Amino acid sequence: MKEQNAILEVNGLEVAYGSFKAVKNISFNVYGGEIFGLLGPNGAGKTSTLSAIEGLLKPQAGQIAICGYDIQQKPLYARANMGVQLQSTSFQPELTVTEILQLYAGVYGLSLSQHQLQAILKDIKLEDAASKRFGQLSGGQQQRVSLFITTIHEPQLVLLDEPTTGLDPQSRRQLWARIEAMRDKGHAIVLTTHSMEEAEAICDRIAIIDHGRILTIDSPQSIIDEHRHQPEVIQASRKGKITLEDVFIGLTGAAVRS
Ligand SMILES: Nc1ncnc2c1ncn2[C@@H]1O[C@H](COP(=O)(O)OP(=O)(O)OP(=O)(O)O)[C@@H](O)[C@H]1O
Repeated sequence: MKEQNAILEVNGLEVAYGSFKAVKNISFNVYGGEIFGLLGPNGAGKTSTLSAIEGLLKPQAGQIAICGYDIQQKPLYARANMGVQLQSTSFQPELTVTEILQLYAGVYGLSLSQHQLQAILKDIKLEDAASKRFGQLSGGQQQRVSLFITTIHEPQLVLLDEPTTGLDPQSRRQLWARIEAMRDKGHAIVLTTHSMEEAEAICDRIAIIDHGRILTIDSPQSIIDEHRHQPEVIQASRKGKITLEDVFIGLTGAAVRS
C-alpha cells in the first residue's frame, strides 16, 4: 500500500432518507494497491455509503473525492476513474458472452479485435462459453464476466458490493485471486462483504460499520489484536481463540437485525 496515493477520500459523509440518518459522519481514505472492506450487520449503512461514492445519491453532508475529483462537483471525471460492479441481473440474459463484452467495450469507446476478445475469454476462463447466452452461465461464470466489465476501462477505484455472495469455494477463490491481481496492479478496491473469512483472506484494511458509524478501522489482524481482551469479544468467542467474527459480534452485538 502506498500511503501517499489516496484514490478515494470520504470526509464527514452523512446520508439521510427523509428524517432517518443512515450514515453518520463517516470518513476514510482508500489507497492505490489496497483492498478495503466495508463490514457491518444488515442495515449498517454499507450500501448507502457505496451509493454516495458512486454518486447515485446526494449526501446530506460531507465530501467524496475520487482521484481528487469531487463526485458531486465533477461527476464525469470522478466516474471515469471508477468501476462499479453490476449485479448479474443487470445484464441482458439473452445476449451471448461475446456480445456482452463487445457491448460494454463499446460503452467505454473501446473496440475489441478478435484477437483481444479471445485473450479476454481465455483470461476469464470462458473460452468455451463465448457463444453461450449470459443467462445460461453459472453464477461463478456470470461473476467473472461482471468483474471483467467493471475493470474494462482500467479504473483506479473499483467498487464491489458483495462480489462473492452465493459462489462455491472454487469460484470464490478464483474471484479472490482476480481481486488480488487488481490490487497488485495498483487499483484501489472497496468491497462490502458479510464474510469474515473473506475479509481476513483478502482485505488489507477493513472498517466495521454499525448504525451508520465506523466502529473501528484497521487491518483485520490489528483489529483482532486491539479488541481481543474486551469482555464482549471474549464472550462472543466460540473456538477458544479470538477470530475477526468474534470481534465483529462483540462490537456490533449478537442481536439479529430486523
Ligand atoms: N431508499 C431508502 N429509503 C429509506 N431507508 C433506506 C433506503 N435505503 C436504505 N435505507 C435504510 O438505511 C439503512 C442503511 O441501509 P443500507 O442498505 O445502506 O445498509 P447495508 O449495510 O448495506 O445493509 P445490508 O447488509 O442489509 O445490505 C437501513 O436502516 C435501511 O433500511
